[in-house]
Amino acid sequence: MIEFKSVSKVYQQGQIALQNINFKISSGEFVYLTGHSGAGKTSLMQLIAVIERASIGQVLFNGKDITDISLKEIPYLRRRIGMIFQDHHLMLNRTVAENVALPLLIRDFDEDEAYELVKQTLEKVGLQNKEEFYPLSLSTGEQQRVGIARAVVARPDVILADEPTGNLDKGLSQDILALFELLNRDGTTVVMASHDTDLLSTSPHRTLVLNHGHLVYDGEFNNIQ
Ligand SMILES: Nc1ncnc2c1ncn2[C@@H]1O[C@H](COP(=O)(O)OP(=O)(O)OP(=O)(O)O)[C@@H](O)[C@H]1O
Repeated sequence: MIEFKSVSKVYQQGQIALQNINFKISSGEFVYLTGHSGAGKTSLMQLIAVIERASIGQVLFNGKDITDISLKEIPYLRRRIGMIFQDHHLMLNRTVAENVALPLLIRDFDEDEAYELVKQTLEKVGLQNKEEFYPLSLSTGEQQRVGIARAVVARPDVILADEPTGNLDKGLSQDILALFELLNRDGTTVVMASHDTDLLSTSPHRTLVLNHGHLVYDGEFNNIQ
């Protein structure tokens, strides 16, 4: 479902973020992306969501070459992707339910259908009783789960999670990881960038390791030297 063919990314100021990256992720996989700060993890994710474009090579999504897709096509691609970041950017003057409903309302979902999906998704992330709460009255872990609910409410094919547990303690990080695994069991492909190898070791999956923009490992987490 995601394929990089000899992809390099050089930013305008000359910083080389990715060099000759090749890999394939199949539908339904759970893949970790790890490596030191500045290794290129965020850049790689941004190429999948076409937040940035590859300088060389090709990026394929569901078999389609998205390297040079037009600006008009980008919203259709992003509908297939649920993006989760360390900072979830919730709208503080909107309730939990309103925050989660936002991607559906933008897409002109019928209000009843949207409400049903919001309800189901909040149940899945364990926030069924918090629909009418405002983000600031929730704990950090709960806020992150609202961000996850918002990213997955429209049933994306793939979750791109960039350091989703970056500011959470160990227990909460494990809860978030368990939640991704639950979504993955329902068929959603998950790509999760993290440098927290202690966390990843608790639940090993295929792992891509970046080092100064090079893909230096692609295999089982437990076999990383
Ligand atoms: N918008 C940008 N403009 C210029 N250079 C950038 C930009 N984004 C990233 N870089 C550079 O590209 C390289 C890879 O950065 P990237 O953010 O992808 O790494 P990362 O592995 O996600 O790091 P971290 O774990 O610290 O978030 C770094 O040298 C960074 O300075």
